[in-house]
Amino acid sequence: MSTSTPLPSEHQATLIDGKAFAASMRQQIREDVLAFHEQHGVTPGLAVILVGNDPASEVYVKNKAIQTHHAGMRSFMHMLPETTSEAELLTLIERLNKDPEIHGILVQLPLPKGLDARRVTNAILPEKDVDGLGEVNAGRLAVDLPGIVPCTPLGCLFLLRDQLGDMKGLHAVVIGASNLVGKPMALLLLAEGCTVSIAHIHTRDTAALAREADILVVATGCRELVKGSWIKPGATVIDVGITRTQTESGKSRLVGDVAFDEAAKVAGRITPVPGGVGPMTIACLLKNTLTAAQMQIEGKTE
Ligand SMILES: NC(=O)C1=CN([C@@H]2O[C@H](COP(=O)(O)OP(=O)(O)OC[C@H]3O[C@@H](n4cnc5c(N)ncnc54)[C@H](OP(=O)(O)O)[C@@H]3O)[C@@H](O)[C@H]2O)C=CC1
Ligand SMILES: Nc1nc(=O)c2c([nH]1)NC[C@@H]1CN(c3ccc(C(=O)N[C@@H](CCC(=O)O)C(=O)O)cc3)C=[N+]21
Ligand SMILES: [Mg+2]
Repeated sequence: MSTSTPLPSEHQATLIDGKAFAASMRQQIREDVLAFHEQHGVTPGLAVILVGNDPASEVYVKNKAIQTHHAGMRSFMHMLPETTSEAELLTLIERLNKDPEIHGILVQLPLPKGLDARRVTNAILPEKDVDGLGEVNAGRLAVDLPGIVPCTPLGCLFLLRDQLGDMKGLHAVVIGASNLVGKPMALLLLAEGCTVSIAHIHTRDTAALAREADILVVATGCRELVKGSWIKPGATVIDVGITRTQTESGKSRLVGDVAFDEAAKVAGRITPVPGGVGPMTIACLLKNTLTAAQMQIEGKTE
């Protein structure tokens, strides 16, 4: 797997094709949704709430709706104005919690100023919390109980299992410690048997720590933070970061948290941006929605 011998200058890392992996996941989910419908007469339903009109979020939320339909599920979009009060948002969540046609609820983050993301996320019933961000699901992950796992780290885990199989004893370094990505990612890798380090804004020498990683997951939102020189030869690199930038010709382009071209000369395997983790996040959201519906209808797992 990872070696410390220098690589030949023409070395090029294997591309981890998240887009293709996600497409095959969605196909399987579609089949499972149809089987579930046949058995119970129920179509899984996902409610997505977007507060305010951030154009990037709007595109992303619409993408989710389209893919939800393709997977044979129902999607309910709630686009609320920037001026929505916390009380109004909580009232909507209460209504969706009680609605038997809704099996999953997601509130797009970040929320506009004045809305407390923690209070809002916790208002979602744990069995409908398909983002896995509420205290019940987050706590379950921390103590190794079954629950709903956040979509992005779950997607990264599926890619890593597919690429590496058994990860026991590998050193995994996660850069970024958010509740959405970094922290749950570190817990999942720990559960796989990795030795896990977490770097964040106060870490003294993140580059030196990264160079020790057999598995490097980067989720900071700092574009091209990780240089080729930060990567151990042969390591597996998962780039979660997404920054939207303009090219000189004025076109919009996505850039990751890893300087891709130089990293690909050193890493053994690497995810691209776009086409890596992003599509996996949506596929895992669909998977979590189906699982939530199965748990609510079949009453299994607890
Ligand atoms: N592909 C996908 O599906 C998804 C992509 N994303 C993307 O991933 C990135 C991270 O998202 P998210 O976790 O929500 O972001 P947050 O801003 O919530 O968290 C970023 C984390 O990285 C840390 N950090 C920031 N800069 C540095 C640095 N220079 N060195 C080390 N650590 C640093 C922060 O530390 P501190 O808090 O101490 O400042 C924090 O722990 C973003 O680009 C986002 O767009 C997010 C979700 C899904
Ligand atoms: N409650 C909540 N849950 C989230 O999971 C959540 C969130 N809020 N807020 C924002 C971040 C970001 N995020 C992305 C998911 C998919 C792509 C995605 O599909 N990316 C494609 C490209 C998309 C494009 O071209 O714009 C790719 O990387 O190939 C991107 C970003 C989920 N997030
Ligand atoms: Mg998520």
